[in-house]
Amino acid sequence: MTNEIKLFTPATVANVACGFDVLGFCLDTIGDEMTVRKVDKKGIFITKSEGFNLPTETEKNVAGVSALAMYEALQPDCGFEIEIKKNIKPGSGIGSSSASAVGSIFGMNQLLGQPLNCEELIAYALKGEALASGAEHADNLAPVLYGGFTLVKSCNPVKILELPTPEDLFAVIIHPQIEVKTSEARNILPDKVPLKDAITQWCNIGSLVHALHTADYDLLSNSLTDVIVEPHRKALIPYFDDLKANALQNGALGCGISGSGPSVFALTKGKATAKKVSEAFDKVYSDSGINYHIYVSPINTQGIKIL
Ligand SMILES: Nc1ncnc2c1ncn2[C@@H]1O[C@H](COP(=O)(O)OP(=O)(O)O)[C@@H](O)[C@H]1O
Ligand SMILES: N[C@@H](CCOP(=O)(O)O)C(=O)O
Repeated sequence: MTNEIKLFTPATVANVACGFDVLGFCLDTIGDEMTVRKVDKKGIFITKSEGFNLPTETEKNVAGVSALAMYEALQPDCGFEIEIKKNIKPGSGIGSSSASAVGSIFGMNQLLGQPLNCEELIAYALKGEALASGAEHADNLAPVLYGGFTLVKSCNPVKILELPTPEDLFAVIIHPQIEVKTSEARNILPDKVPLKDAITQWCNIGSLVHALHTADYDLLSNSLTDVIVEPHRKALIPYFDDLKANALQNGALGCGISGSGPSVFALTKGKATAKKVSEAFDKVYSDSGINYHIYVSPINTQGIKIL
């Protein structure tokens, strides 16, 4: 059996407008690379972290925290080294933390002969995600592992539903190079929600799930609205209203905050419209002095990949 595994750990879009903490989908064109290695010395060791200045102490890196939770539960007679090559900027809103939280334990599970199923793995990944965001939510973890669209039915016990991905769907992401910590973006949210907003939101999430099952792009477009979280968080994102208006004017099915921001996502039917929307995003930021990246990506239906 091999002692080393190399992985592509993809970025994700959590929440998908109306599905705060429950919905997410997986991106294809951006992600980190990780190597997980079985070693004789017992313990979890982060031996390399490239790309961004992240801690290599096991307890301070989400990859280490999720790995440690799994390691302590399984107590294998070996240790693991973890190398992380980060392409997803921390605090991006496209699942920088979740890519690492899932990557380490997916790799360990493979090297141990796959003793755990996906939902069991998510239970350990939640421990890593909690280090970054201060809360256990799996909406950005599940798409890394399963690919496509996922719905988190519950975190305790972990229950994940895989949703279908309509064939022509593309995502466009604009990522202003500022950091919004998920923990901070959660702290600004209210504890209570007006009933009329709750009704709108659960109508939207129900119809969005139906739209994915029936590949109904009009219904999908009609459901991609967030009346609960976006009004509070959009202030963290420069020119959010302009980005959204431009995306919708140029044919996007919907547009909203990706994860906890600052990235903004749009979904489109087809690649040509995705290109138009990426140009529309570009127009908003091009003279603003803000550094940014734009990604056009098909929905990644496979999720994490062994390289
Ligand atoms: N392996 C890691 N990958 C990304 N962020 C990490 C990692 N380990 C610790 N962190 C910390 O987690 C925070 C980033 O997570 P978060 O705010 O959720 O960003 P994102 O929305 O991009 O996932 C930062 O404070 C970062 O230092
Ligand atoms: N539901 C969470 C999702 C955070 O996703 P991330 O990609 O920003 O880590 C939230 O919105 O707080």
